[in-house]
Amino acid sequence: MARKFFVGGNWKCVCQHPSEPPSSPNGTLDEVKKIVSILNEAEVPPEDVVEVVVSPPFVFLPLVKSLLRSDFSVAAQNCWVRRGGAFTGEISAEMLINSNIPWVIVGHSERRLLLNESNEFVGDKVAYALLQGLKVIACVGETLEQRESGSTMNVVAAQTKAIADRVSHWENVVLAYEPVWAIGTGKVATPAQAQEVHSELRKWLHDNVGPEVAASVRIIYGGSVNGANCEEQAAQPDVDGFLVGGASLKPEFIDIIKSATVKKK
Ligand SMILES: O=C(CO)COP(=O)(O)O
Repeated sequence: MARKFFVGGNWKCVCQHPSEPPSSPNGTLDEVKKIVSILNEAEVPPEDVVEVVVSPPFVFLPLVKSLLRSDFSVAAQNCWVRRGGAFTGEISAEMLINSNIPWVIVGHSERRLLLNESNEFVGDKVAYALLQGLKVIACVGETLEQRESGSTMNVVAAQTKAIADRVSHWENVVLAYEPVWAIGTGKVATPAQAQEVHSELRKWLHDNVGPEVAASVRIIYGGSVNGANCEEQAAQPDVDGFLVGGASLKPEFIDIIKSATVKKK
């Protein structure tokens, strides 16, 4: 079964279009509207070739959802780990579902490292979000230190295991391999490095979850993806798309979406 190419745009906590002169520290409604209108006008491959999901900060989610073209979808950047309640500052999976937000990013390294989210916590969150009916972009990836000590596969396998231990249906999971050393650094993993981890992850899924899940789960790459390097990455057999940070706020995001057609060649 062919895996549909997936391109996610993670706007993080920055929403200013880089072509604009610096104004507010972290983006304004006007800038968000401008980014959406650029996306809306872009010519991209059809929905059966590429799935596009953008992930603005929470406060902009309803606006982006209401303005965005119907062939693109939206994701939250996080949700609470369990049922909502007295958890100041958190947004629950139920609230996202109730607001018709279909996707959520879980386990991004910025949350794992800066907010101390453990593998188990991330696994719990993936499981709860899926149970509520959300589709999940689950992130895994090693630090530079872990790569240099040769433990890349151990790290990403442990992160994936914590998810696999808690999840029995994978149809609504996209796995994002995001090496921490490549995020926001301009240091992109080589296509061979990305392919190596993706194929090892698929093998891990094959051996520990099952052959059907291994064959059907999309494993996307994230870490300094841009308009110039996306085609070569997309050509790798186990790279099923991208999770894009910085470049998702630039016009080159359209080129990244178009790299889906590399799979068709
Ligand atoms: O963290 C990322 C996407 O989630 C990647 O960020 P950059 O594309 O800015 O390196």
